[in-house]
Amino acid sequence: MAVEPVRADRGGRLSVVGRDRDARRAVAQPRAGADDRLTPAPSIAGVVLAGGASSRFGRDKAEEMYRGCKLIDWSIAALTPCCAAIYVAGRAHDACASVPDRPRAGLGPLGGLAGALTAARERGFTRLLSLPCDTPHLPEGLLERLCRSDGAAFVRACPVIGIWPSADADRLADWLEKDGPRAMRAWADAIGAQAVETDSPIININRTTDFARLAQN
Ligand SMILES: Nc1nc2c(ncn2[C@@H]2O[C@H](COP(=O)(O)OP(=O)(O)OP(=O)(O)O)[C@@H](O)[C@H]2O)c(=O)[nH]1
Repeated sequence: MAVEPVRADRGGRLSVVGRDRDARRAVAQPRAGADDRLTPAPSIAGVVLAGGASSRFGRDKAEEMYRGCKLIDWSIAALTPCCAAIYVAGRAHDACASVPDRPRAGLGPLGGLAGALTAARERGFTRLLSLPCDTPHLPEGLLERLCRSDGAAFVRACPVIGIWPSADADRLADWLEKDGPRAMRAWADAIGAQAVETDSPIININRTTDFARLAQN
């Protein structure tokens, strides 16, 4: 029987139960000092943007196993300590609610963000923390810093990682409907989001060879 790497308990909290004990330990580790740890903020939801074509990777990278867990489940595990609910945009997932892209599929990560912002707003979450499905290791404390920022903020080195006001859901869907730029950075600039710097690099798995870069870090 297949092992489910991420499971939700009755309260909707997720835990990683993959086969690789190191991987379980890695995702269970607090990403900042004990005093910096967050309990999930009731106002913040999370989304894993996971609807891309993986054309450089050559097969569906979100489902790729890395140290006993699917790549997408590393992102879900990273969001879990900070978020009161977690959505997956662009695919179905056993443990998380799936949300459709807005205004339609195929517009890139911003379409997933617009869909998830809409779902978050409808459930009363004021902000949405976004991650791609391909960054299994994040700099320590990065998501906590985003959660502590005011309003909108994004990671300069990887703008798919950010925190966004759900009140902008319709504005973003309109922007995409009217053929606005589809780059996350363009949207971040349009709404005056604060750029957050990182000390260590963020490694995206875009190609199968990128796993070797993770091993070096
Ligand atoms: N929901 C949603 N997510 C997307 C979409 N396009 C890309 N993403 C996600 O956004 C993140 C960054 O995208 P890329 O790294 O370019 O991923 P990709 O488009 O699958 O990869 P390439 O085809 O190689 O460019 C990844 O987590 C993707 O899964 C989309 O149209 N909808």
